Amino acid sequence: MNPLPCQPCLRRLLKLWVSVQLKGNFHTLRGVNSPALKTRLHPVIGTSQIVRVIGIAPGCLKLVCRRTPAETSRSFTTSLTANSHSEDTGCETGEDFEVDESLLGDKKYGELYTSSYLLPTGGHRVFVLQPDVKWGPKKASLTTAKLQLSEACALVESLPKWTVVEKAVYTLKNPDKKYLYGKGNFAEITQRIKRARAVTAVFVSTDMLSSAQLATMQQKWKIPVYDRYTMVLQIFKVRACTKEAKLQVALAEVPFYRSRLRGMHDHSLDKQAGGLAALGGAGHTFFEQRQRMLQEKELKIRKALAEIKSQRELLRKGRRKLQFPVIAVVGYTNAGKTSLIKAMTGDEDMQPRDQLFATLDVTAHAGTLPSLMKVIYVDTVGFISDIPTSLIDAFIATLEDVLNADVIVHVRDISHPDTSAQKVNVLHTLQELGLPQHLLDNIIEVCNKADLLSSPDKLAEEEDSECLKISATAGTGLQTLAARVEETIMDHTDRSLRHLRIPSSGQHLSWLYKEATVRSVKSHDHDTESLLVETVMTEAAYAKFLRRFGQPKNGRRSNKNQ
Ligand SMILES: Nc1nc2c(ncn2[C@@H]2O[C@H](COP(=O)(O)OP(=O)(O)OP(=O)(O)O)[C@@H](O)[C@H]2O)c(=O)[nH]1
Ligand SMILES: [Mg+2]
Repeated sequence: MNPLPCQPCLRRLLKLWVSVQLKGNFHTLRGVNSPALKTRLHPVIGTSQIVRVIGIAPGCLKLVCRRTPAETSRSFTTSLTANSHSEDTGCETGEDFEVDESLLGDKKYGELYTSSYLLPTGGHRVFVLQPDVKWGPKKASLTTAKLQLSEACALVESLPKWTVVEKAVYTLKNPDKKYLYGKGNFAEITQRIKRARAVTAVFVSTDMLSSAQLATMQQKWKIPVYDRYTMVLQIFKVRACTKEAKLQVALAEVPFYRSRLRGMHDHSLDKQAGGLAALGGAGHTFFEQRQRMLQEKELKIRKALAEIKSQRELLRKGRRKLQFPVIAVVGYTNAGKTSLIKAMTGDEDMQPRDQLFATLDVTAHAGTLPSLMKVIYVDTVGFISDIPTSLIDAFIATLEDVLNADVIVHVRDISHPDTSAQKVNVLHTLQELGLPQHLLDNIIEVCNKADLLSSPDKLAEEEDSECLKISATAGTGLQTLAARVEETIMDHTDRSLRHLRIPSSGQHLSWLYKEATVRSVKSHDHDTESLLVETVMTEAAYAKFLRRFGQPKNGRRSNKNQ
């Protein structure tokens, strides 16, 4: 059997070649198992058969290979990143699925908006407008307008070639107005936009503008206007790597197109026949047709996602069969989730970044706890405040791994000035997602980036909380965390620690190594024919053991992770 590809090695070997190919014709790579491709990949994947090339994006190539011809169901996915490419998408190892490519494109819907609106090639010079809503249901969850504004700027700047040229905070009393602001403020904002240097877009940092507000603002300012929904959508569009994430982005786009369609409809009704003629359609038929098309697209995407869901369920069942406890790592975007998993597993292939929404694909990573228990860490999409739930809804499928986890680790960025509000937002989102109560009650909260804390006040403030202070990058507090995770697994799953006395000859020990976690093996002080084994096993595994070998001399059980 050939070894699994070593990622750094694969990267080194293919860096140049892949980046050259990616700049050329991507489709040449689709000749899977072509002699050229196989020759290039041979140093790393040996004679493994390439089942298919599933993802080719700038800077990223994903393959599914089989290690032996007989291995039909356990194909693996690997990705590599050509770091030399300027627009590195940051794909990571993950499970990917075949889907109908036509669902991922939006050409058909281009007429609903200029194609340069979503992902303009030249980027944007952005005026960031932060409404400061002081009261009412739309009051943002971050504590101060200044912090909200800095998060809004970070959102803009996390897009390639997008820069913030000017920013402003304006108090907003009634967000439902036609122009969002009253006449006086609106005129002042318009002046500021005009005066700012070569502004090409405005980002109004509110969850979602109504189609009427958007239309009137764009008419006045004559440049594209984005809200948090469309901004986050842009970021997701840039970062989505796997087909599943792309499908979810496509699904998240549907409400966007629907609202644009509604806006066009209302606008054309205002202008009567002239507006409709300009759209080249025959009155209502045009809108009905487009609405139908959108509905069909939505149905197809949902169907494709449902198929992926059942494939994911199979993978999950596989994991469950292997009895590996699953630890879902959740938290606000940029809190350090990926860094933590990287530190806990030593997976050099993971790529934490100082970026909002660096991770968009849910990925699973194997790790080992102090008792040698094998576990799976699931890296997830980060949360953010003030985005419409329809955008979160689109990503619920990826978060199903969270709902099915054994333990949840909530990573907080303790160095962030708004860490408490971020915590509230994450817990609220988890509740909205329908996380079962037993998981909500046993969340392990970690305060990451403790190395950045300088103020003793801050330390004192968090001192008496349950929060475990760690630094994923400096590696501090990780052993305590691993012990806490293990304890939670033992307390809240049906795993327990057992002390077994088994014969030193026979199949017992090798069976235990295969089906359970063996913590220690000692020879018995007075009986040379026996071994004393400390093992962590599920009830099901213990029942299997009993069926196969009968009652051991000593089956002492202890729920404590001693
Ligand atoms: N100083 C310091 N920086 C950290 C620590 N943990 C993570 N970081 C940095 O924080 C940034 C974000 O880290 P990620 O691990 O990508 O964060 P994430 O939560 O996975 O982010 P998303 O995937 O975008 O939601 C990176 O630049 C990390 O190097 C830490 O303990 N200390
Ligand atoms: Mg991440």
